[in-house]
Amino acid sequence: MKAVTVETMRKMDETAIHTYGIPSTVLMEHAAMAVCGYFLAHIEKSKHVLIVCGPGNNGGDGFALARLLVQEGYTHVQLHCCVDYGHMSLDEAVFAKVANSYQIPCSHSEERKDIEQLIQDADIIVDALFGTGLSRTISGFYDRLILQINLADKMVISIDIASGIHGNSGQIMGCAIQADITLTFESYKLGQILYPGSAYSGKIIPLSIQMPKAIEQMAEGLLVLEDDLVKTLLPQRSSHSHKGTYGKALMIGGSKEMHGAVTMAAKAALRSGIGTLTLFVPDCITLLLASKLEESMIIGAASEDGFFAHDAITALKRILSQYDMIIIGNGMGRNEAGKELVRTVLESDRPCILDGDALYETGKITAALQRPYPTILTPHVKEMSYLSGHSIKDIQQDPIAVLKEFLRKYPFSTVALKDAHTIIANSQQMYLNLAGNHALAKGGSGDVLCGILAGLFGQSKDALTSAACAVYVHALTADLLLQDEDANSILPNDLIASLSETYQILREEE
Ligand SMILES: NC(=O)C1=CN([C@@H]2O[C@H](COP(=O)(O)OP(=O)(O)OC[C@H]3O[C@@H](n4cnc5c(N)ncnc54)[C@H](O)[C@@H]3O)[C@@H](O)[C@H]2O)[C@@H](O)CC1
Ligand SMILES: [K+]
Repeated sequence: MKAVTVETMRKMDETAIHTYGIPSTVLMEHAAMAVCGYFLAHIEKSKHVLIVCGPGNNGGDGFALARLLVQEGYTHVQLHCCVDYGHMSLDEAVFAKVANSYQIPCSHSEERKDIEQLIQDADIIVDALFGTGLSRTISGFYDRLILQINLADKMVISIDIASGIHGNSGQIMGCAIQADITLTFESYKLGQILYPGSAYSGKIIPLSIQMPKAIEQMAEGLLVLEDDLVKTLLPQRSSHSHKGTYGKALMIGGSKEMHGAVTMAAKAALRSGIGTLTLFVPDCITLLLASKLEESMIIGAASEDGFFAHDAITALKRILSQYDMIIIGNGMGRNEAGKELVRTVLESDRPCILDGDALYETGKITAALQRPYPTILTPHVKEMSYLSGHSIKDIQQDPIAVLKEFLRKYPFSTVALKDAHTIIANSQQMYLNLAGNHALAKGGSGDVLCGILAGLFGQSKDALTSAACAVYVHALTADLLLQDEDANSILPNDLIASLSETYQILREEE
């Protein structure tokens, strides 16, 4: 499954219609059948269903659905559409006439009180106002209608995309339906994944409309991470292997006040298959870490006021080449010595993972990112703004453009741009993670992700797939925990303790 732009979706539709010869009304019928299938599985036939239809093919889906619901025995189906046949798209007019021949009631009123009555009478409202064809700001009648629907406390199911969301940017075009569920066709639309569109979409459920499989495979878009895909990307362990096979990692970080961050990153790396792990930490926390981590080696480097001191740089330069990957940043704090440690790593030829405070320091020395060696960065939006020079607002509005620009500048980098929906990208490809939940919105959860990434990269040596898998494993672990525990109480250490279960699930054969 992919997440695509509106233009790509349109091309997919056109290919199905013109190259494969599938009539557009057949696609519309398939779309309506898929939505009807959702109704049959989840919504009782006695419920009052109000379907509001706009002037385009999204409205056509609504009319086609009305007929199918009635056919399936739904007893209270009501349509609303205030455009006449002459102002409908051709396919919508086809299905509107069919619905009419079935004598399904259809209101055409634009009166506020009539609409109020229709909404009040409904248990479920189906939003078939606008889909991927929304092209301008919503105003007038549709603006009022959307407001009335949003103010009513009814379950709202949007067809394809919540009306009012721009299908590419996720921006709200004046106003938008606040959906509980979006039943989207064939591919996710980027706008429903990006904020604020994501906040209006409710639960997004992709449905197939039986397009030829090759069309989606060829389409340009972000690959959505799912169990089946991640199973194919996870590094495999071999029975003929030894600890050297799975990476000799050096993890640089920690400070007097943030020793937990590096501890959790280390534990997560150890539970994610790293061959050997050595910690390089300020010497004031060596004993503390030694009491918490038995499986890793620990090197204490010069410290001052609880952070790395300048002499740590020489110590790092002496040992760096002994390791085949470096992780830097977790709980390191921000000071001059930290920045020089980051520079030392970036100026070396070792593959590296930059996290936490190392990302902030890298923002001051971005030229060093031009290194021709694998460099994985795991910024959240604010850290991405240090790295890219773009504002947080710009990044949120168009994270894909910002990532593309960044990766053009630093083509050996791989970025996991952390957000509710994380994007993982290198200069060739992008993955999108939709798994995970708000239990992850806690201090320390990023350190766990970094550790998982270190463990997987140590095994696969492939920056993009290890970053994609790490993000998914981290998110899926949180989802599995949420089945039995409350989000308030799920801690980063619980994620680490549950990693084994997640890996087991992802290794299961179908
Ligand atoms: N093309 C296809 O093959 C398929 C399309 N399908 C449906 O068709 C949708 C796309 O259909 P369309 O391209 O017709 O687009 P829409 O149904 O989203 O709407 C386009 C219509 O709305 C008008 N419009 C745009 N912005 C407006 C605004 N702010 N205020 C008032 N009117 C506005 C346009 O002038 C046009 O008449 C998809 O989202 C999906 O639901 C599905 O039936 C599956 C197959
Ligand atoms: K819609």
